[in-house]
Order: sequence, then structure tokens, then C-alpha cells
Amino acid sequence: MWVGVVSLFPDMFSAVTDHGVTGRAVKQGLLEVDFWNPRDYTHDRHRTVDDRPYGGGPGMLMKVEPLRQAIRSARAAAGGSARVIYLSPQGRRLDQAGVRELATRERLILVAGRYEGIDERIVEADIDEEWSIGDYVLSGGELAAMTLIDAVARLVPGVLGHADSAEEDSFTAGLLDCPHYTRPEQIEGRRVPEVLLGGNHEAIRRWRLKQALGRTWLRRPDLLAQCQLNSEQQELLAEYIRENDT
Ligand SMILES: NC(=O)c1ccc(NC2CCCC2)nc1
Repeated sequence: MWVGVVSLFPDMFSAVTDHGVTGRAVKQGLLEVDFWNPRDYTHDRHRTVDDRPYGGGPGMLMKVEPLRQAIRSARAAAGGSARVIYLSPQGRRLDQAGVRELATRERLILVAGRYEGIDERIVEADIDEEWSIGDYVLSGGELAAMTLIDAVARLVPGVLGHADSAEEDSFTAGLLDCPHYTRPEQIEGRRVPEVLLGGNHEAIRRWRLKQALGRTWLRRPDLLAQCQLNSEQQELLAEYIRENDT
């Protein structure tokens, strides 16, 4: 997967390009991230990238021309087949379904805003889709862009070797994760559930599924309402509720 990033702070992205699963994906050529900095498209002595808002008010906006040129250069490099995404609280709320949709695209260009944002006419003329990682305001779009890159990259075939973590399977898609345990067997009197210490893989699968269903029921009934539970899942959830309905 190829991602073009338009940002005034490209160095921030080392968090995804130089570390962990995504860093290895870059090394393996499964993920490529290229950068376009609007500051490189300025022509004044101070390399100005911000501008004052019409109508007054606090703060600045990103200056139009450098941003437009950076986006257009990124589009040209993508060969015209990329979706240009702007990250902002005004965008479509990102969830795993949205991540799956975005992961089907070969090429994405992510535009990270700074200051108070960008001129609306750029949103209209140069942005294809606006996305939000949540209902909160950040100082820049970079962290939102990196969040999106990480979530989408994990769905690129080969990025999540089984060694990393069990890839999302149909059993638990749409549910919260089950509890996880590792050594030691006991921490201050708290023990690992016995089923996980045995070798009965079917019992372990059922236990994990039951815990995922139960935790979703307890913490995120809204997610559960969207799940079509099969008969096994309905049975396990009923069992969990019987055992946990305080
Ligand atoms: N929730 C989000 O995805 C999000 C994205 C960008 C942002 N801030 C940027 C947007 C314009 C200037 C700073 N804040 C929040």
C-alpha cells in the first residue's frame, strides 16, 4: 500500500515508519509512505505557510497556495488514482468497518492540517473524503493520519504475520477483545484461568469467544446490537450473562 502524506511536520511520521509492525512493513516494501511539505512550495523569504482568516477571529489557517501545490504534487506522484483524505473532527467517524473500506484502496493521500485548519474551497476542490478519528480536537492532523495509517496497514496482506498477533477472524469481528494472560501463572494471588493452562484448544477457543461476547455485552452493548450472533455465540453469551448478571 502506498500512502502520500501532506504535512508541515513529516518527521512526526517516524512513529509509524520507523517502529513496530508498520516500521517492518515499510522495510519489507508492504507499505510505502511519501511526504509533501507545503513549506517546500513557498516562495517568500519567510517561507510563510499560514494566513489570516477572513472575518477575523483567533488563530490562522494554512495558506492556500503552498497547500494546494503540495496536494497536487502528491496527486501527480500517485498517478491520479489516489483518494485524497483530509483528517478533521468534521469528517466521517473512523471505525474498523471504515478501516476495511480504506484498506481496499491501493493509494491514499492524507492531508494533515495545522493551525485552525484549511480553506473550505480546498476541501471542495482538492479533498475527496474527510475522516475523523474521534470527537476531539487535536493540534494537527498528523496524529490522526498516523492512526489511520497504522489501522489500515494492519489489514495489508503480510503485514500482520501470525507471529505478531492472531489476525482478526470472523468469530470476533465486531466484538471487544478477550482477556489475555502471559507468564507468570500467578501475580499477587491472581491466577491465569485454568482453561488457558491446559491444552484443550477447542475449550480455549470457546472460552475466548465467550469472554469477547461477555465483555462486549457489559461494556459496549451498542456494538453487540450490530452483531449477527450464530447459535454458538448466542449460547455462550447466554451462559456468560447467567454467570455475570449482577
Ligand atoms: N478527530 C480528528 O480526527 C482530528 C483531526 C484533525 C484535528 N486537528 C487539525 C485539523 C485542522 C487543524 C488541526 N483534530 C482532530
